[in-house]
Amino acid sequence: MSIVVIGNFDGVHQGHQAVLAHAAALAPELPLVAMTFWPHPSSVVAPARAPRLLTTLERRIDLLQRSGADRVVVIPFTPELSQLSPAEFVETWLMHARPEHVVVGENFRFGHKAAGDITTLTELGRGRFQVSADVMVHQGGARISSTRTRALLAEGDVVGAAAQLGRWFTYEGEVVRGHQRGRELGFPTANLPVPFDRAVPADGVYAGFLRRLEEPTTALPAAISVGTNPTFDDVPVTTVEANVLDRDDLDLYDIGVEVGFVRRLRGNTRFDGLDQLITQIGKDVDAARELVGADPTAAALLPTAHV
Ligand SMILES: Cc1cc2nc3c(=O)[nH]c(=O)nc-3n(C[C@H](O)[C@H](O)[C@H](O)COP(=O)(O)O)c2cc1C
Ligand SMILES: Nc1ncnc2c1ncn2[C@@H]1O[C@H](COP(=O)(O)OP(=O)(O)O)[C@@H](O)[C@H]1O
Repeated sequence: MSIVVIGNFDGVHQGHQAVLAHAAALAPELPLVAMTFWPHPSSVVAPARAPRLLTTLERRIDLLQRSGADRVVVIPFTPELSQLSPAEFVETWLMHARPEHVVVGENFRFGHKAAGDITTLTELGRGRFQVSADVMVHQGGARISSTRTRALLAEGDVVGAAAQLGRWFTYEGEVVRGHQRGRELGFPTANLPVPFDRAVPADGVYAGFLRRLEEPTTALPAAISVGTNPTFDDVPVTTVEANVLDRDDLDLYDIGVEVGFVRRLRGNTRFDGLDQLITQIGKDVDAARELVGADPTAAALLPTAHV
């Protein structure tokens, strides 16, 4: 038998973490199974409304495990899966985990055309498993949600996003080669292109950190630019570029890294000349050093969540 939680869990924010904690506490002796959908259901049933995701699937699995899941089941969200009725979904997927108890968020919907809700799930479980709906975790009157976290990021409010997530928002990927201009400007930057389906903070300049995925305990302080480098007539692809402060000895090409966003410094602007850009980046680097130079992931910088 097991305890099962089901959801998209994009971002594994504090609301999701509360659902997992509640589920784990119901029967600490039973394994906790987290079932999650990939890709995001909207990208299959309503691609135009598909959200930009807060993490990769790998990171989601990792965060679910850190939040208490003993096993993560990734349900491939295919057009066929979207056709399953609530009852078929329960028989095809849920019963495999041999649930004794299923915990979902209070707004949980499932099955073809989102026909199933908590009442449906409770009826389908009668005599087999119990169902609990967790109330939404709130913060300062607003619900903690993946949608709200994405909206805060879109405003550049990385502190607000961190308060939702309970950790810094980070963007991860593999460092690619850019135009090799950064080193000429005196500020080499590790470049991460951003595909259309991934969330990043609004275009602008941020103080934060860079971590190699291979070496997760070392966070190097960084000044970060998000945008399309408006000073140059590049093909406008949004890129996250991180200059690790006061280092010129790094080789990060083709390496998996995550870039964390701690404070927004300013918007991204088009400068008329390179000198102006260089002067401004110098000021950004000074501001970043002041904010995150000593310890970029210091607990004192992380907003305390009032949940
Ligand atoms: C802290 C920081 C702030 C930046 N601000 C701007 C900016 O306001 N406008 C802009 O066009 N580019 C800005 N950039 C991006 C530079 O244009 C970019 O890093 C440079 O062109 C190097 O590109 P490359 O990595 O492709 O060689 C900034 C970069 C950093 C590290
Ligand atoms: N302090 C640093 N911060 C970021 N990258 C650095 C740093 N020092 C050296 N590098 C290396 O230099 C590369 C960036 O140099 P840059 O001239 O901006 O080239 P590119 O245009 O290819 O990004 C990074 O990908 C990394 O391998």
